[in-house]
Amino acid sequence: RSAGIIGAAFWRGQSRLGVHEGPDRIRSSGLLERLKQQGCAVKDYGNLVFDDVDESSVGLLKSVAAVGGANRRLSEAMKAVKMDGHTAVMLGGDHSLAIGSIHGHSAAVGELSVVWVDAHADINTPLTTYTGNFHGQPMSFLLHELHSKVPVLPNFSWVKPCLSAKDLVYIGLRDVDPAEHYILKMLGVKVFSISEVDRLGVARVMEETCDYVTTRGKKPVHLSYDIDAIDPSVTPATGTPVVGGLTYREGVYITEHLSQTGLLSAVDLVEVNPQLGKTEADVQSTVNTAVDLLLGCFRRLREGNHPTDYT
Ligand SMILES: N[C@@H](CCCCC(O)O)C(=O)O
Ligand SMILES: [Mn+2]
Ligand SMILES: [Mn+2]
Ligand SMILES: [Mn+2]
Repeated sequence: RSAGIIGAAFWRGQSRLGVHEGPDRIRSSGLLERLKQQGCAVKDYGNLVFDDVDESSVGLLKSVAAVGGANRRLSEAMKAVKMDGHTAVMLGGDHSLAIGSIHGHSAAVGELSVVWVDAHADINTPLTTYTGNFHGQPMSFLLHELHSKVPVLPNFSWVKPCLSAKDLVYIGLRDVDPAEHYILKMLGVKVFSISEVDRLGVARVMEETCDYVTTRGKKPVHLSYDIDAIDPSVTPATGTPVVGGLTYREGVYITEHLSQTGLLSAVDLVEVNPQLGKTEADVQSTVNTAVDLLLGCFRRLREGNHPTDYT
């Protein structure tokens, strides 16, 4: 296994300063070293350099051209990392980056499935958003079924929808806007909200998720992990915390389970905002959890691990 790391130090999909510090903070907590220690080859592609574009709004929509431009750059980088044969790791940055991440992944592998772990659905369209923040809208640019609902926007013409609603699964939802809820119901998207996690338990949720995404054939899986899926008591340093989240153990179980399928082809780890921890301990808890989630994506098991060259 090999990991290709892309840093996307981008924050203009939302308005709370600091989320652009996520990539370097996650690196400085030892992600690359620990991946190597567990037998994973690692190539760090560094942090993307984003062109300066005007950050003007279009109506309610904030920093439209900047978000479009950054995601175009990320899409190109993601495709290159996948063409190099790595499992891609995109370190955010805010969740608007899923546009470029999933678009670029699909450009390399074609059809894929998306497992979206998040307190939020991030499926507002530019016309249903009430905040204008693009981190609440990425899914609307990616789904074929919402293509006709997305207006033409500056620096977004390069985006071609690349995902079908039937190939999308949500885990952890607990703060969904009415318009998003309508869209999820209308499209029949598979959702394991926190209520389902409570009812079924995380093991059953993961069994059903994996059955669901492999029913129509085994496609590469794109895991888009918003750190705010985890309970804020564990990961407080994030922009849109919501009480009643996944435990640390449930969060790691999700990545352990997906890793064992052998289908994991790319993972986003977004919305870590080091400036939003009240204490350094808050920040460290958030970042350590992010690192542990990513290690789980690369076959780390809590039971223990040993080098494959042992007998
Ligand atoms: N649904 C809200 C909150 C979005 C939260 C984004 C996060 O999940 O990346 C909005 O549209 O602004
Ligand atoms: Mn999100
Ligand atoms: Mn979220
Ligand atoms: Mn189309």
